[in-house]
Amino acid sequence: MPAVVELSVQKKLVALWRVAKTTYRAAPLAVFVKLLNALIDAILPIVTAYFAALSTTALADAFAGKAGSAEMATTYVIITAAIGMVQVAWSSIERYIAELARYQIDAAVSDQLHLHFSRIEFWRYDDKSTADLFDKAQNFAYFFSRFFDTIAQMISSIIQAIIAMIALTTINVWLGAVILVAVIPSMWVQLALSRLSSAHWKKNVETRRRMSQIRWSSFQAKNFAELRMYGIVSHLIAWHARLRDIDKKGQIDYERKYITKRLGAQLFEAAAELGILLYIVGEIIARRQPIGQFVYAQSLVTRALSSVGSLINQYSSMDEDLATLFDYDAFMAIPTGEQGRTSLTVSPKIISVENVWFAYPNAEQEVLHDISLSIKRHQHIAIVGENGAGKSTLIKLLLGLYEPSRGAITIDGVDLREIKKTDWHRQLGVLHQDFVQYWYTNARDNVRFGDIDSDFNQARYRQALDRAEARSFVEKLPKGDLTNLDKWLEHDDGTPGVDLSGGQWQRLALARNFYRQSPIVILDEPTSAIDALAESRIFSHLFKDKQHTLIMISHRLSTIERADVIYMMKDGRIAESGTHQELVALKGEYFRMFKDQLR
Ligand SMILES: Nc1ncnc2c1ncn2[C@@H]1O[C@H](COP(=O)(O)OP(=O)(O)OP(=O)(O)O)[C@@H](O)[C@H]1O
Repeated sequence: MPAVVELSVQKKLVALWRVAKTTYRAAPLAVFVKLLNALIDAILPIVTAYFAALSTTALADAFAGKAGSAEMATTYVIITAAIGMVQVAWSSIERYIAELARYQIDAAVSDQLHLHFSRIEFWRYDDKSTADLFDKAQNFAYFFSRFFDTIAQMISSIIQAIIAMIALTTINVWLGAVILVAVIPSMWVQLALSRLSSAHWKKNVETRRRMSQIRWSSFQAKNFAELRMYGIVSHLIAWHARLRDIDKKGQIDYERKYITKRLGAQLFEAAAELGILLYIVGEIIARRQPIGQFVYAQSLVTRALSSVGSLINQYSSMDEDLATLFDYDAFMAIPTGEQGRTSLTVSPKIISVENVWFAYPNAEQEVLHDISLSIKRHQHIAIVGENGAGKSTLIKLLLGLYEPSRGAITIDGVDLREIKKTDWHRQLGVLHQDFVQYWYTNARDNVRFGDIDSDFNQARYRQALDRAEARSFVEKLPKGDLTNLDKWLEHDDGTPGVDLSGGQWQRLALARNFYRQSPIVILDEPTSAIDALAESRIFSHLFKDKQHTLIMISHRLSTIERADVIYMMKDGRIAESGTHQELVALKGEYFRMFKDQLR
């Protein structure tokens, strides 16, 4: 269950101030225009009502035959119309600027967010709480500009309410006070409802999360065939409906329980409005106020009541958003990764793993125990062992994604922690088991992304495709290597994209790695989905190439027979090491695994 954030009024005000500051940095003109708009929105309708009142009074005088009143009435009507036109002209300018501002704010906030995510320490990408925080912060960034709009509306409502009440006070000092008292019950009802619904929202975070997981991950065209074959569709629909009921019906129940209270509060407001209007009518009949004052007072009362009502609605609707603002802040406060200071410009002569122990953050048990090994330039080494032996973890440490709990990894004698990560990663070409599939683009991009900083090199590209055994299938795609790699992604001329098989994706990922031409190649199960003949050709090329240092994990022992050194890992330790022949002669763990695989 996630922690429930309860925000005090003070915290909310701080949060609002932060939103204003961030927005101002992203789009200063927009902030100015929004504030001006809030002011204009608040003042112009009241000024219009004022002139409408003067027109009415002048008209009544003209009707009674008072000299000069007809001219006055005409002048007031023209002024009222002119104000209306100014209002219309302003609203179309404001609309354009608001759109532009929304675009600028959203772009700036989400770019900042992604930039920050690309600078935090690597281990955090594997950390659930960081990933959760990133999701929430992304969510917030998505709604950021809408959020600022709400703040601007709140400012406008406050100004409207204040001006309307001051104007009422000029008619009679007590009228403003009557309005203030009249809105108290509505305020109470709305705030109580918003507290209840906010508590309900927080209580059901997991319910909503599961509901959206069912919707987005299961109710998809590509999954429906399997769901139907297992006969699981109606079960999932019913499950989704139950979760929806918990979430939505709860909210509706609160609304139902408050119907009478809300009605009571509205009747109270209506009674106050009626009281004020009767008072004005009495004053007009007694000739203490001009006839147009009725129009003016009615407009002021309506405005004061409605702006206080919308202010409360806006304030309570921001509860959830304000809570996510703190998540956004918490995410942006995650420190950026230590990069190390020592430069590395040439390919290293020796990588040494020296008595390395390692436990994952927040895990008690160590998964690597006293590992020592060294890898010389252009050497080919293989790491083998059962599932969970610690092979991929060792690779993660070699990449610098995690730091050893004890011991050190050194590059030509310099601790990896001291070396600039970007320099180190430039030396490496890594293919993970769960590599990235850039399915929203074509095969050429999937390979080219191996070295995006250099100009595209056709010869290098062809060679990479050949070595990864990918060329023939890529050439057969409907639009060759420019075919979209997702069947739902249509080309401009209507040609559909294509879905690739698991093995084809793996070949493209290998090609990306080869295209990089990095001095050190690290491959974690690179051919697990590739058929045996292609696999054998790929490995034969890999081991023939003596220009690269090669570090490879493979479960198929026949593929790594030609490695210079094989490290056999068991329970986080190196159990055996040597060449294939030496390990077979040893008749230990490696030999047993090899024999089993030959059967
Ligand atoms: N991110 C993680 N957080 C915590 N524990 C992890 C994490 N990744 C792996 N482990 C644990 O570390 C141990 C070693 O896992 P690792 O992935 O290194 O094994 P492996 O030898 O590569 O296995 P396989 O052959 O299945 O890929 C396992 O017990 C695993 O549960």
